[in-house]
Amino acid sequence: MILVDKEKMRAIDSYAINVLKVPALSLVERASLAVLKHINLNKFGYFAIVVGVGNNGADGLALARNLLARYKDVEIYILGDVEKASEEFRLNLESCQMLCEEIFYVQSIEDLEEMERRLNNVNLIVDAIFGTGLNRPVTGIYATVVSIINNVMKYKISIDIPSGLDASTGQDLGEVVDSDLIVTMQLMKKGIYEREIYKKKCVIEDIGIPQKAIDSVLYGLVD
Ligand SMILES: NC(=O)C1=CN([C@@H]2O[C@H](COP(=O)(O)OP(=O)(O)OC[C@H]3O[C@@H](n4cnc5c(N)ncnc54)[C@H](O)[C@@H]3O)[C@@H](O)[C@H]2O)[C@@H](O)CC1
Ligand SMILES: [K+]
Repeated sequence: MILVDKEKMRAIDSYAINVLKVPALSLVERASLAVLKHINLNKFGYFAIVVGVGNNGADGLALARNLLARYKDVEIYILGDVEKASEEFRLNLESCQMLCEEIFYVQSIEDLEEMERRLNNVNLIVDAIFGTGLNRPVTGIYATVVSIINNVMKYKISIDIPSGLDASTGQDLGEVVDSDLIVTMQLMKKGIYEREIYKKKCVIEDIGIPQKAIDSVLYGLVD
């Protein structure tokens, strides 16, 4: 099995997008559908999607949109400054705003208290806070939200990486989301594989990154 660290995965993403011209939005969409296929929609009908403002968050918003498209009940919790959001995040947020009334920008203590209260009513929580972009310890409101998510007994799915885990070293950069399922994109991450507690609940999904991107970055194979 191929194992990649954060840097290698980000280089492969970048090669696919910038050299092989695979649209980033397509990868985000494929990532969202890769998670959707693991959700039993007969069993789960009320979702909380917790997003950061990067492309892990974009994956989460694309999933929210696909759930809303089927009239599922979705609440979206946004952490971080939307002004700093990625393009793919912004585009998916625009559509979610047309489909969803329950979008919460979590900034204050009161917001956290309301989030904690509301999470008791959903039946599935999606962790789309951080993926391969996590580059420092999780602190402040992010750390509080991870704790809130971990303290509520609900089925949890992490997109790509359980937020708080360093995808290269397997180190906990603060409290890590204790998800029931991790859906990692395209290649197994070293940091997940080396921690049995994460490896055993992780599935790998192909999101359409060309093998040529993987071979070029990992083995230097160029035309
Ligand atoms: N275009 C792409 O690169 C693709 C990315 N994908 C998804 O996007 C993720 C990578 O996205 P990004 O590179 O935007 O990064 P993330 O979405 O993982 O992180 C979001 C942002 O959080 C900030 N951050 C990092 N550590 C933090 C901390 N401790 N506290 C507060 N903020 C912190 C960083 O500025 C980072 O840009 C992947 O894990 C995957 O889920 C996939 O959709 C495939 C395509
Ligand atoms: K995540």
